[in-house]
Amino acid sequence: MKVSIIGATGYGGVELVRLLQHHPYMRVVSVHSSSQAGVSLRDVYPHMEGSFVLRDLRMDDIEGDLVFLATPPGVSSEWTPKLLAAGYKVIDLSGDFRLRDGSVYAKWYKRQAPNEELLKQAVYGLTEWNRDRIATASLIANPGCYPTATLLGLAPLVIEKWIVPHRVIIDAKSGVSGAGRGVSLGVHFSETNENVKIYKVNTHQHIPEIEQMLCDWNEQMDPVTFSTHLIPMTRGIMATMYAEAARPLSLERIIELYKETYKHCPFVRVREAGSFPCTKDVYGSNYCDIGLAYDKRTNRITVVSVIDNLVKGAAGQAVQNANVMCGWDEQTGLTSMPMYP
Ligand SMILES: NC(=O)C1=CN([C@@H]2O[C@H](COP(=O)(O)OP(=O)(O)OC[C@H]3O[C@@H](n4cnc5c(N)ncnc54)[C@H](OP(=O)(O)O)[C@@H]3O)[C@@H](O)[C@H]2O)C=CC1
Ligand SMILES: CC(=O)N[C@@H](CCC(=O)OP(=O)(O)O)C(=O)O
Repeated sequence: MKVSIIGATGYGGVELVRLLQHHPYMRVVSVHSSSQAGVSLRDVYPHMEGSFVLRDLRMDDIEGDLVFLATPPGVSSEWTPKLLAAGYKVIDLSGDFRLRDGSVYAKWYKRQAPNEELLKQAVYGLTEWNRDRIATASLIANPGCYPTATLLGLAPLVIEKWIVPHRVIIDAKSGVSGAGRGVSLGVHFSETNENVKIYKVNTHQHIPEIEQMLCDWNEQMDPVTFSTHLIPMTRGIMATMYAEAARPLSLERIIELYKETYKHCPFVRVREAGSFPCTKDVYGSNYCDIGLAYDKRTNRITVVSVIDNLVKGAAGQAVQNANVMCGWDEQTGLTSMPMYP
């Protein structure tokens, strides 16, 4: 399978190049940039192997069978119709096609919604929960980094209705690479080092994405409280979630439910009682590690879910989805262990 990457100079794009370097069935044949065409990718990222020269962003210059769009919202919705019409399969890393209702997209992303037909056509690429539809899709809306950690963490409890459907709280923290390679005041060293910042309080664009999937699983789910924090590290997301049990439970039963639910999901690892994951446990890998606690005094369940935002939260899940689309084992090319420390 020959693939192209648009936005290869960004963090998501270059992570795709890294992961696909050792993929046995996918070969990157063209990498594209809207601002640095003609430049070698090694001049942008000297650590890269290979002899990729960035190509212009023109339909005639794109090659292969499948295109990864690692581009900002708005850019993806502009390119996707042209790519689909030309017969490419498309996996979009941006938020453009994740929300089925265009008016919800317009409200939260504060930009014009993509074409309604494409919103209907796009398949939400949370691989573990959508394999059948991904397998036959032409357009994948790869999930956001925070929603991936959050939804994998909450799914068993929501689907089995083991929690009351209101007052779910999601407290999430991200490393700075989640904001991409572009520089801005909020992400430079003296603003982020030795600092923790809450941002986009009750206005984060991932809120409707999380709620859409939770309501698909259980239509009684209420809006969630979702808070995001920028913390002084490069990669990683930790989402800590608090929900009230619908009836008295035990930690052993909750862990059993998670293990059973994810027994055929090689990238989701559930911890034993008393063990909680940290972001280094998944650094550089496609794993989502989940730890669980239950407090009898409050009847509350705590779920801790960690991912690498650039791998399971972006490029890794995109490759996992491409594997499913092509009928290969979903782990193909993604089996490298996390880096520690
Ligand atoms: N970083 C993360 O952890 C995650 C990111 N995402 C999403 O993935 C997408 C890529 O993110 P990320 O790699 O972090 O972002 P970056 O800012 O690092 O990279 C985005 C790339 O898009 C290209 N680009 C910018 N403007 C245009 C344009 N007008 N036309 C074509 N290409 C353009 C740029 O390349 P050039 O100037 O060379 O064209 C740039 O390198 C975004 O939609 C982001 O929201 C999703 C999950 C996690
Ligand atoms: C740390 C940081 O700034 N993270 C970004 C994640 C952006 C992202 O992935 O955006 P889409 O999923 O909407 O494409 C944020 O919170 O907006």
